[in-house]
Amino acid sequence: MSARTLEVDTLSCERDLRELFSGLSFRLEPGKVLQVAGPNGSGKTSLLRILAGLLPAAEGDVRYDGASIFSGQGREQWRQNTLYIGHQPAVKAMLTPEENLAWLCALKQPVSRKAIWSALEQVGLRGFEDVPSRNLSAGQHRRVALARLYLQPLPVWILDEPFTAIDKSGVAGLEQHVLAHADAGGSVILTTHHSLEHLPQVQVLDLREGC
Ligand SMILES: Nc1ncnc2c1ncn2[C@@H]1O[C@H](COP(=O)(O)OP(=O)(O)OP(=O)(O)O)[C@@H](O)[C@H]1O
Repeated sequence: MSARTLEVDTLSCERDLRELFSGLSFRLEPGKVLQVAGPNGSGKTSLLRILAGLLPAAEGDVRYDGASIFSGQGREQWRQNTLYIGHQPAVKAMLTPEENLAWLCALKQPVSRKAIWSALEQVGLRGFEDVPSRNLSAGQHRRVALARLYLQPLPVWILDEPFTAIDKSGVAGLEQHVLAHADAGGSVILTTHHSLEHLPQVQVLDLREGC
């Protein structure tokens, strides 16, 4: 379950011919949590989407365990090792939380109904397993997406604004879960505008300053 070293090497990102960042380099060792910070529009989501393989980099490379995540075996290994939860919860309104999690997880590895119910309980959704997700609140939608953190034991988590719409006790529980994941040797890269009260050792990458 332990992650391997991630190396971001002189990475640049452009959107609509506008440079968001360039020459971005940093390392993330196993067991570490990295918070990507910066003002609105500075490129936090874009960086996470590059890492998730959803957006091409303009220049530079990213290596996981020494292999580029942009091609060949390295890309496949990275895909198998990462869990990306984007800014939008990706929860389908017509499906129940259980159905949503079943298909979201099946993209990597199928999980049992029992495991899904247990994960939903962990995120405070006991009793909502089989209601249509369109009947859930914004915070409950987010909780369905975040239940994957309790279901898929992948070493690297990439989380874009995971605490949006989550109440205070929910945020505290999720921070503890992130901490436990890091303590077990996992790595976490996240963006958030919240202050992380339970993650004292978090590394911060400020996109205003580069790294
Ligand atoms: N699909 C897109 N096409 C073109 N430009 C985009 C697209 N998505 C975002 N951008 C632009 O890229 C820039 C960075 O956006 P990004 O979402 O990465 O910033 P962010 O730091 O995550 O912002 P926020 O804190 O508001 O979430 C913004 O100026 C935005 O307008």
